[in-house]
Formats: sequence, structure tokens, C-alpha cells
Amino acid sequence: MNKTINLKNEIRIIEDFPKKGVSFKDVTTILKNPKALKYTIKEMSDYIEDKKVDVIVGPEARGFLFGVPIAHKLDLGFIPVRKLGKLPFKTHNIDYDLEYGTDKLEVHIDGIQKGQRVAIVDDLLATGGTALATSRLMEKVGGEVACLNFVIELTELEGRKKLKKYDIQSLVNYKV
Ligand SMILES: O=P(O)(O)OC[C@H]1O[C@H](OP(=O)(O)OP(=O)(O)O)[C@H](O)[C@@H]1O
Ligand SMILES: Nc1ncnc2[nH]cnc12
Repeated sequence: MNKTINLKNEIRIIEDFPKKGVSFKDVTTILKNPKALKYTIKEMSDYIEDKKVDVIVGPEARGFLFGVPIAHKLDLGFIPVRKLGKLPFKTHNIDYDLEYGTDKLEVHIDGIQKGQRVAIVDDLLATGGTALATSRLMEKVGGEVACLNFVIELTELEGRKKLKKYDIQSLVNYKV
């Protein structure tokens, strides 16, 4: 049954959101469709299962939506990476580039144990800034990035160029 799904048909495109010129890929239409959701979680979990991963990591906010069910399916824990000031306990942080200026991503100091292999899960790879910062944060705290897993990749934004040293999975590609 899973094999009959064409995931692209389950992603809603909204032009000019959140600003003119952006073709927004809306994954809420995957989340509300049980077959599409099951297919997505299975495909990503199957990939991660072979990589000897100890923990699933997901950047705020849409990384949580896919990261937690994948962690549950693989009997692993989930560690959130959040924007500055959102995590309640002590944190390690890293700077990352935004369109204008920089921001910080944080993880709890007891989130990742030294030597743990992590899979970083997010809904979408665009410029790769979020994935690169999350990967560097994992390495800074002693983790090893086993793979990066995305539902969607926007190929013309060339996120992969920033992430050459990592093993990357994406289920669906668009140019932008
Ligand atoms: O490859 P990049 O250029 O870094 O873009 C991809 C990131 O952008 C989106 O998150 P966003 O920062 O909009 O946060 P949100 O999930 O909290 O809306 C998306 O969910 C990825 O995390
Ligand atoms: N085009 C896009 N659609 C959805 N999320 C995004 N994050 C960065 N670019 C995006």
C-alpha cells in the first residue's frame, strides 16, 4: 500500500508565502493524511535504521514533527535543537546565518552524550544553513553526525554544497 503513494501529490504549494517570490512547501497536508504520514515516517526510518544511530535530533519547529515519530518507530530518543532562549535548562549553542544577520541554535548540555551517533531530521533542505549549524552543534558537543534526513530538498538552493561531508537523504525534490 505504501508503494502507491506519490509524496509530491501530498505537499501543498503556496506561492508568495511568507513573502513575495517564495514558493512555500506546506507539509501540513502530509501530516493530516494517514497514508502519506505513514509512508514518510517509514521511508525515513528505513534509511536511518541502517546507520547505527543512537539518537534522533530535530531542529525547531518542523524537525520536531517528523523527528519524534521516527525516534518512536526506531525505539530511540529525540533531542530538540531550538532557537535561542527557548530551552529551559543549560545549553550549548552555535551561530547560524539568516538572510539578514545571524541567530543561535541551542541544545541542552545533557542532550547528546560524547560519541553518540545522531540522525538530524527536518522537513526541508533549502540553503542548508539550519542543517549545517545543527550538524556543527552536534559535533561541538561530541556527537557524530551519521546522516541528515529531509522530506523535501530544494535543489537549486544548493544546500548539499554546504553539507558535502554528510550522508543526506531527501524524499522529494523541487528546484526552488
Ligand atoms: O536550509 P535552510 O535555508 O536553513 O532552510 C530550511 C529550514 O527552514 C525552515 O525552518 P524555519 O527556520 O523557517 O523555522 P520553523 O520550522 O520554526 O518555521 C525549515 O523547516 C528548515 O528548518
Ligand atoms: N520554500 C520553503 N518552503 C517551506 N519551508 C521553507 N524553508 C525554507 N524555504 C522553504
